[in-house]
Amino acid sequence: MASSAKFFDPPSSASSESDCDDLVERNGSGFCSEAPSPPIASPELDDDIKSPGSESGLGISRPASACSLKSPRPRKRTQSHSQGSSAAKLSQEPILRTRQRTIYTAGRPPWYNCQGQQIEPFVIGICGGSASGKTTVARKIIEELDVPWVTLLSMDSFYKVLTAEQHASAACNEYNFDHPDAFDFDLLISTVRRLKQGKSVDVPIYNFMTHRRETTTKIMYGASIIIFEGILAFYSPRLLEYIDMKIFVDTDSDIRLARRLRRDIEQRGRDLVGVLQQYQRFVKPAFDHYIAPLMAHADIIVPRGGENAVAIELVVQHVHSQLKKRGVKVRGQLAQSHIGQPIPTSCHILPTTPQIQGLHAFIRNKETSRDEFIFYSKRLIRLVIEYALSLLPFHSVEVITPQGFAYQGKRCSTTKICGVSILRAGETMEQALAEVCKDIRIGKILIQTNSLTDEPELYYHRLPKDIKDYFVILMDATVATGAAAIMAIRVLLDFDVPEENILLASLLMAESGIHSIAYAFPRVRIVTSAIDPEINEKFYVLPGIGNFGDRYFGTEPQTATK
Ligand SMILES: Nc1ncnc2c1ncn2[C@@H]1O[C@H](COP(=O)(O)OP(=O)(O)O)[C@@H](O)[C@H]1O
Ligand SMILES: Nc1ccn([C@@H]2O[C@H](COP(=O)(O)O)[C@@H](O)[C@H]2O)c(=O)n1
Repeated sequence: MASSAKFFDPPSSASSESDCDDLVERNGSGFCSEAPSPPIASPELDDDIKSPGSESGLGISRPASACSLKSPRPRKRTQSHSQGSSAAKLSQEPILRTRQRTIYTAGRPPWYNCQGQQIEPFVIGICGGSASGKTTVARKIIEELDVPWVTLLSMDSFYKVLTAEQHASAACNEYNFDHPDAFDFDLLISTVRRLKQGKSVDVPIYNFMTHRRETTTKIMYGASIIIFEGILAFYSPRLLEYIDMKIFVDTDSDIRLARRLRRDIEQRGRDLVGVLQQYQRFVKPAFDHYIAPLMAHADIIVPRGGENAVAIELVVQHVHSQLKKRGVKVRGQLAQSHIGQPIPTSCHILPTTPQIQGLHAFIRNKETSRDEFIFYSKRLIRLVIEYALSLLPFHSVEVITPQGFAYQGKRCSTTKICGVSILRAGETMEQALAEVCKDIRIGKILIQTNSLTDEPELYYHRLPKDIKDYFVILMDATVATGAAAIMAIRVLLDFDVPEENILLASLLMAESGIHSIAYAFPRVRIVTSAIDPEINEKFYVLPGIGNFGDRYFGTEPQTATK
């Protein structure tokens, strides 16, 4: 882990064990939420799931829900927070704030290709002395980039947990927070690795006043660009492997000391003598010995930090060109692929009985009134959900009937079943699932099509924190190209749900959508009551059902001809 030659090794106050276990301190809520925010600065974890059939769990009334979310881009980012650090002060203005949540209004375009495989985020590392302006440079880059999916991760979040003795030293400025041993590099590296893989991470929140991690953590998920900053950002060779662009902020030591004095006294609860003492004893020697040599790793050295507009513009131009290279067009390709192939074995179709055909005749008929549409849809949804549940693992049980006879039956082998609806149409299936699975947990994923690009965009997701331990019934009323379903499955995989534990349930699916999903995720099981052969140039299923959500929620445009 060490870097360059050591002529003098400033003493460490830390033990070298990893403190991974401390990460189990979590937000008390059973749910994580977040917005795709930019990241996702995850909105607060709050109330439990809404009961199915009620208003959207987003707290937005149904008819307006989907479209009302489209509006100007926010400057929202996910950040790893350190209390008292300037990272915490980055802009937090949400565009749309409901009673309890923040919803980001810029959707995240696909971050994977047609095979469902991740396109790696671009990682920018910012290294430099304490108070050199690392956070300020990061913030300026974020502002200039003006793309919503940027995560700012601070090394401060990975300070080790101190023993009582170390706390006593820290209280009298005698603990060396500038030595590499002060950081939990194992946790830091695994966090950056997961972010680079597009996975969700739980990041500690550090408090500079108490020298402790807060009891809550911050979920970060969904970034096309990750900015990672810290005094020893380039210290670990393992970490360097994940960094695509290395920036060193080079600010004069007098200026750094002046800024640090002011910041630590104003924001970190320190006094003048203590800051100077800590600086002399630890900060300066560590800079000279560990941090300054790391400049050799830098691709770009930014003199003076945040005020260096030219350097920041150069960085931004490069990142924009990288993003352009990584951009993907998914839906168009999905619509064209796999035509004429046999239905994959992962797809399970309800038997085509007269009863099912009868229900389809009602809901596909354009003359069917809304009341009847809801009534017959609910009946069909119930059958699809029951069928999906029949694919879960079961084991044999024997029970004794009231007549005293033994009966050999089956019992579902798992009680950990979670429903996740793709908003808005998938929400119509929640009630049926809740009726057959008592106390089931329900998550939500809001995906909308960008009308300019025709690509699906992720706007919001709210999933149980431990969703990786569940069988997930993913619900959407209809599937055309499969673009939204693939995005939703990608989100579940990013939250570590095993692919074989995902069951996609839908009333009606286009053949090409089934192929695309099965090709990208062969272990996801698909359940539907009917398969339609075609999709048109607008990506509607043919013969189809119309816009299921509009018909169910009564939001059809008067001139609709779908
Ligand atoms: N160019 C600048 N001019 C004046 N103050 C600055 C400048 N850049 C940063 N600061 C202030 O210096 C302190 C440290 O800056 P910050 O960007 O948080 O540094 P770092 O992340 O390297 O510790 C903050 O209080 C910040 O407001
Ligand atoms: N409990 C702590 C932890 C760290 N420090 C100092 O913070 C500096 C790193 O943060 P920057 O925002 O300045 O990069 C580092 O130099 C530590 O000395 C602290 O004082 N107390």
